[in-house]
Amino acid sequence: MLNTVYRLVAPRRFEVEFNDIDLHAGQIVVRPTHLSICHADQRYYQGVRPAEVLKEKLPMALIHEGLGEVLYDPTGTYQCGDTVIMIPNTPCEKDEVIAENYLRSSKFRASGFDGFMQEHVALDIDRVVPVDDSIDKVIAAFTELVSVSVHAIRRFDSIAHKRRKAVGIWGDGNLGYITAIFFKAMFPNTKLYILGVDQEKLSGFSFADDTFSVSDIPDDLYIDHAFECVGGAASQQAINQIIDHIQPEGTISILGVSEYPVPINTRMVLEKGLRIFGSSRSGREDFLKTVELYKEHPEIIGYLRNIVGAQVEVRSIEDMNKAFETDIHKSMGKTIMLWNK
Ligand SMILES: NC(=O)C1=CN([C@@H]2O[C@H](COP(=O)(O)OP(=O)(O)OC[C@H]3O[C@@H](n4cnc5c(N)ncnc54)[C@H](OP(=O)(O)O)[C@@H]3O)[C@@H](O)[C@H]2O)C=CC1
Ligand SMILES: O=C(CO)[C@H](O)[C@H](O)COP(=O)(O)O
Ligand SMILES: [Zn+2]
Repeated sequence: MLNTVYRLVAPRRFEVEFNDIDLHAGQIVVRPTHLSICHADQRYYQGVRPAEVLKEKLPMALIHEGLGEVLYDPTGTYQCGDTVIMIPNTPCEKDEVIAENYLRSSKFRASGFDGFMQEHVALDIDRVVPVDDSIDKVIAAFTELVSVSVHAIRRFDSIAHKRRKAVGIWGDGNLGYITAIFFKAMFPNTKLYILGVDQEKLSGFSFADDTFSVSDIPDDLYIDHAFECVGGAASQQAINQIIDHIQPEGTISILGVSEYPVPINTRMVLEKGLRIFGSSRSGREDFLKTVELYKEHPEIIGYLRNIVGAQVEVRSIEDMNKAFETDIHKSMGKTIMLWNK
């Protein structure tokens, strides 16, 4: 089946290309309808990754957060028109120790493997999960980002020691907000503190036990464990503040993406015997757990609605640029492309 792919060929430049979808390959074919822009997409769109990386990755269709309608399913699992969330991580092997999103052999949409900015997307049947039509599609569109938080919290639960009186999340943006919502739902008896830079954003964390500006953290604030949801150059300050305010033997989950190595106070990491682990992306199990949590905690959908930002109808390449430029200038929230309109 002839398919249209919209690839980023250079920073800020999308071009139409065509490929063929083999309807006898046993894959499900999805028609994307709601796509959500991630920081990672912006790093390619703005060309802020190193030149050699851009050379290696582009041309490439962007976007790895999205949902769509089933167009064709040779397996008979779904009906035509069913709404499914698309899973960007695409493993080619299984490992009993290493999770699918950490296998170096896995491909990841919009990171060297065409993302969802296509007329249709062909996926293996286990690369989609069903989502109830009762969940607003502009919210379900960024379930991948939510699944990253759920994945990190699940790993925290298996790695961190059992004392969980107080946890700190650094980062008052989308990832910090989503991680905070799900952490509070999964660990309601733990004191949850949010540390960020913008008072207006911090005021949105009404469900947290307290919020602090990173420029004014009380000296006597101590946490048992922490999540870093900042990334970029700012993650150095965030991680080192965590090291200062975490109790010995605490666990630090690092989620922020920084292009260059980040200097951290390793002497104190040793003195406090800290556990530091990285979390990146997510796997099918995390998507299934996320959709399950949507159902178990319907109030979460209400909170997630707070970070739905601009919704941009996309009918042309010009609209694609408009969506990305709008996202760059947003104050906060997720920019959603209403796709295949
Ligand atoms: N591990 C993974 O799989 C994933 C990682 N990410 C990464 O996570 C990071 C955050 O993503 P996202 O939430 O979407 O980005 P946002 O920009 O929405 O959030 C980052 C927030 O951190 C704030 N901030 C800046 N400096 C500090 C500081 N020193 N301490 C605390 N907060 C600070 C920023 O404020 P301000 O804007 O005012 O600077 C901003 O509000 C990015 O690097 C992104 O690439 C995203 C998705 C998945
Ligand atoms: O956003 C993410 C997952 O949701 C990851 O940070 C992103 O996939 C990293 O990819 P790249 O190495 O291409 O920046
Ligand atoms: Zn992402």
